[in-house]
Amino acid sequence: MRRKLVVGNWKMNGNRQTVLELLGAIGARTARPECDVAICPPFVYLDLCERVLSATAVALGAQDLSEHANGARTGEVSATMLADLGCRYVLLGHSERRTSHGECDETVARKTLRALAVGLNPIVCVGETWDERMSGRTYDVLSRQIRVVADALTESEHFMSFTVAYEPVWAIGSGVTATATVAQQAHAFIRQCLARYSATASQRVRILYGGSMKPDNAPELLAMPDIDGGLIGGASLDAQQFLSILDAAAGLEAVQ
Ligand SMILES: O=C(CO)COP(=O)(O)O
Repeated sequence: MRRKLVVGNWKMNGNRQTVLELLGAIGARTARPECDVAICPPFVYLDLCERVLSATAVALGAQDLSEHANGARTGEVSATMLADLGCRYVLLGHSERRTSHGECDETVARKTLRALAVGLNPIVCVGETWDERMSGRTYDVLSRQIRVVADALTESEHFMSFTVAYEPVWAIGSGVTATATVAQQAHAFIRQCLARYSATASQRVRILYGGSMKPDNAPELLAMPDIDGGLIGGASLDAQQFLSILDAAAGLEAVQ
């Protein structure tokens, strides 16, 4: 049985005050969560978040890392630095980075190895655009995105030690969510892709859904057999909404 994982991706939002307000509300309600919880604030607030969250069960994650180890890389943040700051997770290959920073599958694979080398749990984001879906290429895109990362790990001691987030690009920030059936089909397909490497390991890998997940659609999505949690953007900036999604993941009635 895979334990559910709910991750808030704050993207490039917030300031010191809103960060502290959000952490106060989330930390207070997640003393003994029934599922794993993490938040991924902007780099500059990681340290602030770590100070507050170290007393709670909420884990810390970053939104990206450098594919390089260290050195003359102005503006970049290394995997070692993230581990040093107390991060447990890191988002990799988010579609916003693939689109606006030209990240390809090979870059995502290299970053995944960097993360694993320092003990971070990479959350590798995959997903098709609307055009790709409409032209019947969804499964080609997903299998390629998964294959490049999984191939890079086959020879490594960290074989299949990652989390996948299925984030259909057309559902991100659009208010349009994949139906639970469409999302489940994609998740089951991703698990099949992983099973080509190891059927046993594929059953262990958590596959999160991301893309306009909100309190009203979370229960149905999270009830699907291959949806092991959520990667939440907009709704993670609202403590009530984020907590309601946590409640759905924990199988509890939403507490208002
Ligand atoms: O990109 C996402 C999480 O990484 C999803 O964002 P939204 O929940 O705002 O659609």
